[in-house]
Amino acid sequence: MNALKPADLSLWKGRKDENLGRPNYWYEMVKASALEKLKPSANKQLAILGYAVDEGVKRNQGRVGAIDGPDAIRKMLAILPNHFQSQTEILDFGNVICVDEDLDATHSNFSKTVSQLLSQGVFSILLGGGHDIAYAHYTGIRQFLDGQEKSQTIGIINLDAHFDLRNNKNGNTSGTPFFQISQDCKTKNQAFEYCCLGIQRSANTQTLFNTADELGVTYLENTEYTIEHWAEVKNCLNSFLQKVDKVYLTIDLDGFSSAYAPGVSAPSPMGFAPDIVLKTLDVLIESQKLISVDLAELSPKYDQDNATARLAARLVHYLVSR
Ligand SMILES: N=CN[C@@H](CCC(=O)O)C(=O)O
Ligand SMILES: [Mn+2]
Ligand SMILES: [Mn+2]
Repeated sequence: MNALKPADLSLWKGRKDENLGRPNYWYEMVKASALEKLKPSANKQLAILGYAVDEGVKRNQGRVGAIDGPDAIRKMLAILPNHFQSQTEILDFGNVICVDEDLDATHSNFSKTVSQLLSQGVFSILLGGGHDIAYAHYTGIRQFLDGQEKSQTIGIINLDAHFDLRNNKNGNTSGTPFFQISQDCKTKNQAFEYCCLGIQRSANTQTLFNTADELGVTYLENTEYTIEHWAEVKNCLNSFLQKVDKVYLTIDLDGFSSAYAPGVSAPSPMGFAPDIVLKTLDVLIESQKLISVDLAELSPKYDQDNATARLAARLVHYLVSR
């Protein structure tokens, strides 16, 4: 079976407004694409690639459902208004899927696609899927950067309730991606630069806090990652950004309070609010270091009125329309 499911354009639909010579909504701008079809264009190109996989969540003893995350986000992206400043093509590359429960092969496949998309110069928004997407995504960025002349460091910014630094001695799961990255960095003698915002003491064991300290992880707990503490958050972000050449942003939707994001594998009653995330995005956009972005852990069967999928889509809109 092919591990890439081509784009399903039936997901991209919305209301029909008066034609004013410019697309009103995202669904009117979407084209199904594939790496071999990608051509340089005078227009801005935005790539959407799904990671329709919850094998990592299953292995992490979580509640499954994130396999349906990418398509649920697409449906909410479809109805966004077009506020792009210049002519933009939205290219849907379909979903990477997990065949025969082989998560490692899925990750390799996904990394290769990410690296190829970056080589083509398109900005990618990757939609999960379990948070093991982060290992595959980071590895793809690394592969791309390793092919460049100048060596470049990647800073990972993870907005999450969890460190996801579980030891992978019993296999790779949605709870191990950043531990895996740390080990790869060690092997390759590269810096492991990981900043995790929104960590919840009630959702991470002492062992995870110890691992974070041993690995030199920068983190702010949910009690500090609030708009009231913006000065400290901004300082934390700026010091981290200074150390790195490129930033990979990963948003685990379970970092948000379940009031905003009920539809996730592991909900967080005491998570953060959208206001602090938007301020964070402003700093990342201004840094001009952002190389690639993903959103993870949407589990549509637990969502309410598409609130979580809609939140994910609006975060994407905020990021790319400016
Ligand atoms: N990617 C999620 N990781 C969390 C899940 C916690 C949970 O299922 O409650 C973790 O392993 O800590
Ligand atoms: Mn999480
Ligand atoms: Mn996570």
